[in-house]
Amino acid sequence: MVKKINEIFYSLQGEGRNTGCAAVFIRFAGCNLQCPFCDTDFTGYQEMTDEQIVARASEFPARFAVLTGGEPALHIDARLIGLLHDAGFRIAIETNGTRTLPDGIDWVTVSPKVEFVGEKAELALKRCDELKCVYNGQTDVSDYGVEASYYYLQPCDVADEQRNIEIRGKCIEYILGHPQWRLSLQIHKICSFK
Ligand SMILES: C[S@@+](CC[C@H](N)C(=O)[O-])C[C@H]1O[C@@H](n2cnc3c(N)ncnc32)[C@H](O)[C@@H]1O
Ligand SMILES: Nc1nc2[nH]cc(C(=O)O)c2c(=O)[nH]1
Ligand code: SF4
Ligand SMILES: [Mg+2]
Repeated sequence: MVKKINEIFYSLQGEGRNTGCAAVFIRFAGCNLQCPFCDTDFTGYQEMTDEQIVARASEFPARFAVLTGGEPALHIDARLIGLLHDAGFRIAIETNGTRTLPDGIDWVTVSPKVEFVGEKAELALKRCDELKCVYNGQTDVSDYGVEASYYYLQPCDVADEQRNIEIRGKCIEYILGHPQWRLSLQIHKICSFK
């Protein structure tokens, strides 16, 4: 089945536990949510077959793929996961957690959006490798009862440097008081790479 691909690019994972790992990012178009702070334009797309996606991803040196979007869970299926594995990829996904996933994904990052957009963001996933919550200065943070190996807070980028510094500071304070959480900075923004 053809898939709507916004972009495929090669960079370092800038967020979460795999920060710093070279990765091929496969960004799917479209999302079921409209988060007010979303930092991504995922609207444009070209249609690609699974084989075309894997061939393009394989042009880069790393065999680590990050499925993202938009919301990749709206698009992916067992066939694409199988073909990426056959080509030697370890597969990670960035998802808002509202949809179930095909089996076999090697690293699942869930970033819940319930407190930002309400019940349409209710979680279908209750277990993952890392839970990565966007932190906007809120006084309390929920883990939504999700079981994860790692719990990250990622300061919300509000595209205003002064406000971003304030939010980052509050996030650090929060983690100092709630040490089950770790800090995820978006290093691609700090270091100005994609
Ligand atoms: C663009 S989303 C795409 C994947 C999926 N739709 C999701 O929300 O997890 C990728 C990651 O960026 C995070 N994100 C989006 N906008 C952000 C912002 N303004 N500041 C910090 N993180 C942000 C999301 O929470 C998610 O962890
Ligand atoms: N370098 C880099 N790392 C990322 N990790 C997750 C991203 C995303 O947009 O999902 C992202 C991104 O856009 N760039
Ligand atoms: S769920 Fe993800 S891609 Fe969709 S609007 Fe929210 S942050 Fe953006
Ligand atoms: Mg991004």
